[in-house]
This record gives sequence, structure tokens and C-alpha cells, in this order.
Amino acid sequence: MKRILRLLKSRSKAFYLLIILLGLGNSLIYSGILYFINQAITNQPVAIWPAYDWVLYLSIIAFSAACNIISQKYLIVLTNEMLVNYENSVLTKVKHATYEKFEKMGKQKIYAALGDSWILAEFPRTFVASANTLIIVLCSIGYMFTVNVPVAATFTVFLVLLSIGFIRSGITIKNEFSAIQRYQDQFYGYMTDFLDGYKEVKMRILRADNILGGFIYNNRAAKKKLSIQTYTKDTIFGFISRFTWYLLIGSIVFLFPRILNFPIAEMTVCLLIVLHMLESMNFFLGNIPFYFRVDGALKKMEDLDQQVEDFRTADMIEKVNLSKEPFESIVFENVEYTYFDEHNSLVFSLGPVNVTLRKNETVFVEGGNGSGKSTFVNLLTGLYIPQSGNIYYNGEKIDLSNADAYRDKLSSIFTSNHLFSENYDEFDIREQNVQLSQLIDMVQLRNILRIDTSKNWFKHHLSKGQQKRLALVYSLLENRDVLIMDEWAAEQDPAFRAYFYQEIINRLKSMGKTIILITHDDRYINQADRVIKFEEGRIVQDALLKPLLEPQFVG
Ligand SMILES: Nc1ncnc2c1ncn2[C@@H]1O[C@H](COP(=O)(O)OP(=O)(O)OP(=O)(O)O)[C@@H](O)[C@H]1O
Repeated sequence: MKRILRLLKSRSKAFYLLIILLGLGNSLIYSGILYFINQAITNQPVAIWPAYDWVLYLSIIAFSAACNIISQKYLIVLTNEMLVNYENSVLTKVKHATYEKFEKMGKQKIYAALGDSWILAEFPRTFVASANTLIIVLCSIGYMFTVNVPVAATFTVFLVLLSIGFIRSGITIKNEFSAIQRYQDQFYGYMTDFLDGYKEVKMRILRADNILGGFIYNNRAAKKKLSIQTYTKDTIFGFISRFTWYLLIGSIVFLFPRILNFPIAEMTVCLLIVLHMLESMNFFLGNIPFYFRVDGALKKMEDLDQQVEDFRTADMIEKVNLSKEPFESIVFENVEYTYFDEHNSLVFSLGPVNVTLRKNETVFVEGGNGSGKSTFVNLLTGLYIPQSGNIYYNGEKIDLSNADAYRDKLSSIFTSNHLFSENYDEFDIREQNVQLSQLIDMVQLRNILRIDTSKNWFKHHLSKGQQKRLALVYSLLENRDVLIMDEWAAEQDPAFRAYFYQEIINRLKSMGKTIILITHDDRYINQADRVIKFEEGRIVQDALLKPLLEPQFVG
């Protein structure tokens, strides 16, 4: 419960003021009602303004209604604020993550952490409702003490024991709810495979049968079994509480009159009090498991925070800009990068890489599958920071402090390029934009692209190859000196591929771009100024083709 206390501490003073206000309003109305009933039963006038008791009664109701309306309004605002703040804080951390951390963690965890936020959003409302019912219970007991001390004392002991029982059962149930949550997380993983791979699922009966029958249905069956078990336990505790109330009512009616001097009027008032607080007490006790679930959700969020520790580190590092000089060179000096698996065994190692990429060069990067080209691209684009060695941009060393600024100097089109649904880059998409118009002609999308005027953005119902062409247009609209393309031409048809290597590359050169192209297209190698070849994570060839110099070989 430490986590819940921390959450409560983070609330504003207004939150506690609200609880006091609500408590005041409700204790007034509940004690007031009991008092009025008691006076009516015992046929006594109320102590203040007996002639206008109904005015007093209505005033109490009006005051309590006002307290409740104000507090509920405040709670709605608070709840929504809390939810949005939490979502924003998670996403801000993700924004400041290093790409490596993001890649390792996977988007699944982020969805899960956001998915749990609803329970936190429920927290203030439930907390205030619990505080409210607690006040009712305390007022009722307090009032009972004024009616009959032994009965009230017995009753208090009973409530304390019942609460202890509920807290203990809450702890057991909490662990089972965590297990249910784990099934849910696994389920979301299968759902991603099922929905993202829907085409592939459709294409094979065995796969379709297994993904549903073997994995999803089994997961659902296990989750159902545990849910039935847990919710049954939860319900049984609820029943126990309700039925012990009946025992208590029975003891007021049958036991106390036999063992105590218990006048009928006192018995009636005590019974009314017990019936009056029955619903509140059940609500209060019934919500105890909720707090354990909130605690579980907070723990999950803390774990996420732990995992993204360097999200904050990267955030705290003071950002540094690079000099505004035009691009001259990117230098790799003994750069090494190694992937490890979850058991810390080496998976693949790149480097040491020593290479200098110069202004206006067109460099083709080649190599077999798994030779390390994309890893090299991730380092080149500043998405990975070298584990050893250094990268220099125009002589300035790149590290976490200036990696954002470094990435901002480069245009990149990745193999699995994503086209955004909105114009986040604030590009000028109007038809009058001459640069845009020329680029659209260059990639031959003139009669294909449609502008969504409401979004000031292109509609993206395009084929894979067309999407890559549009990605090239967007990259060139960024107007940066260096253009990095990872297997850009792979999805293009042979005619457009030839046009890309023979025409577009020349156009890009004439624009003064420095081009780094990862490619398997050997037949267009003559378009490169330089060819770098990777094998098993090392550069095995670095050949200058233009200007015609002797090829250089790196062993
Ligand atoms: N995130 C990762 N975690 C662990 N290993 C990885 C990761 N990314 C790549 N690898 C491994 O590193 C090696 C090099 O991968 P990389 O993607 O750099 O090759 P590539 O030359 O781009 O291959 P391809 O031509 O097939 O795209 C591969 O053996 C791959 O399994």
C-alpha cells in the first residue's frame, strides 16, 4: 500500500479539502437523518427550532446536496486530468527513450501500461466514495454509542474483525488478479499476431487453426478458469460479509434483549442504524480488493519506469546542438556494436568499423543478408550509440547529448518505412509548391497522389512501391544534405528501378545530396562513387569508383 500512499501524497491540497467538505456534508445528513428518526420514534421534539424542524431537515439536505455536487464535479475534472497526465508522462518518457531501449522493450509493454491507466483514473472517485462511506459508518457507530454502549462496542469489534478478514482475503485475491493480468498481456501479444498478420493467417489453415485453437483459445480458457476461481472467491467474501450482518441483526433482535437491559426503543434505533449503514459498509469492504488492484497497476507502472530508466537519463542530459556549418563528413572510428540475447549470449557483433563518408559522395553499401548493413545504418543515423569507438559529424563527436541534433541533420528512409497519417512535419503540401510539384513528377506519382484538404496531407492508399516513392518525396522536402536509404528500390518494378538508379540518383547528386544507399542491386553499381561491402559485421571492401582512383581494399 506504500504505492497508494505515494499516489495520495501527490494529490493537491484541494483533494483533501474536498474529502473534508464531502465528509462534513454527508456526516451532517446521515447523523441528521438518524437524529430526526430517533426523535420521531421516541416522540421528542428536535432540540433547535422545534417548530421549524422540517426547514432544518430541508436545509441539511440542501447543504449535503451542494457538497456532493461540488465534489463530484471536482472529481470528474481530477480523474480526467490524472488519466491524461499519466498517458502524457508515459509517452514523454517513450519520446526520450533511446531507440535501443524502445526496440528491446517493444510496444506491447507501452500498450499494457497505458491499458492499466483506467484503474488509476477510477482511483479518486472510488477513494472519495470509500472515505464517504467510512464517514457514514463512523457517524453511525458514534451515534450508536449514544444509544447503547455495550451493543455499540460489540458492533465495533465485529466491524474491525470483518475488515481484517477482508484485507487478508484482498491480499490473496490480488495475486490471482496479477496472474489474470499476465494472461491478458499474453493475449494482446497473440492478438497483435492475429490482426497484424491477418493476411498470412488467412493463407494457411494450419496457422489459422493454431493461432486461434492452439494459442488464443487456450489462453482464454486458462484466463476463464482463473477468473471464475478468483471472482467466486471475491463473491464469497462479499456473501460472508452480508450474511454476518444478518447474524448481527439477529443478535440485536434475539440475543441482546435476553442478556442486556435493552429497551425496545433502543433496539429499534440500533436496528435502523445497522440497516442504514449496511449498504455503506458493504461498499467499503467490497472496495478493498480494488485498492489491491490499484496497487498492482502502480507496481506495473513502476516496473515500466524501472525498465525505461535511461528514458529519464536521456531526458535529463542537457541537449547540445551541432554547429550550423554545412555537411562535410561523417567519420566512424573503431565503432563496435554487439547484440546480446536475454541470457547475455552474443548474437552478432559489428565492427570495428573505420570509415569516412564525405560531402557529395554517392556510396552504395552492400553485403549478404545478416552481414550488418542495417545495424550500420542504425549507427549512422544515430539511432544506436556505439558501444565502443566514436562517430564524428563534421569533426564533432556524437553522444547522447547531441544525438537528437545529429539525427536532425539526416534524412533517412528505412526498409520498413512508416508513412504518417498526419502532416507532423508541417510540409507545404499546396499544389503551388514548385519543389513539391517537381518531386512528385520525379517519382512519377502525378496522377496517383490525392490531397486530403481537411488534413493538408496526402491520402495514403498506395501500393508498397508507391509508398516508398512518396517517402522519398517527404525526405527531400526535409531539405537536408545527407540522404540515407535502406534498400529503397527493393519494392520498385524493374523499369522504375532502372529509372531510379540512372535518373533519380543523378538528380539527387545535382541537388548536392550526399547519398548513402544500402542495396543488393549489383547491376547499377556504376552509379556509385564508392562501394562499401560488409561481411559478418566487418567492412571487407571500400572501393572508390569515381573519381577513378585505384580501388581500396580493407582486409
Ligand atoms: N535487434 C536485434 N537484436 C538482436 N540481434 C539482431 C537485432 N537486429 C539484428 N540482429 C542480428 O544482427 C545481424 C545483422 O543484422 P542486420 O539487420 O544488420 O543485417 P543486414 O545486413 O541488414 O541484413 P539484410 O540484408 O537481411 O537486411 C543478424 O544476424 C541479426 O540476426
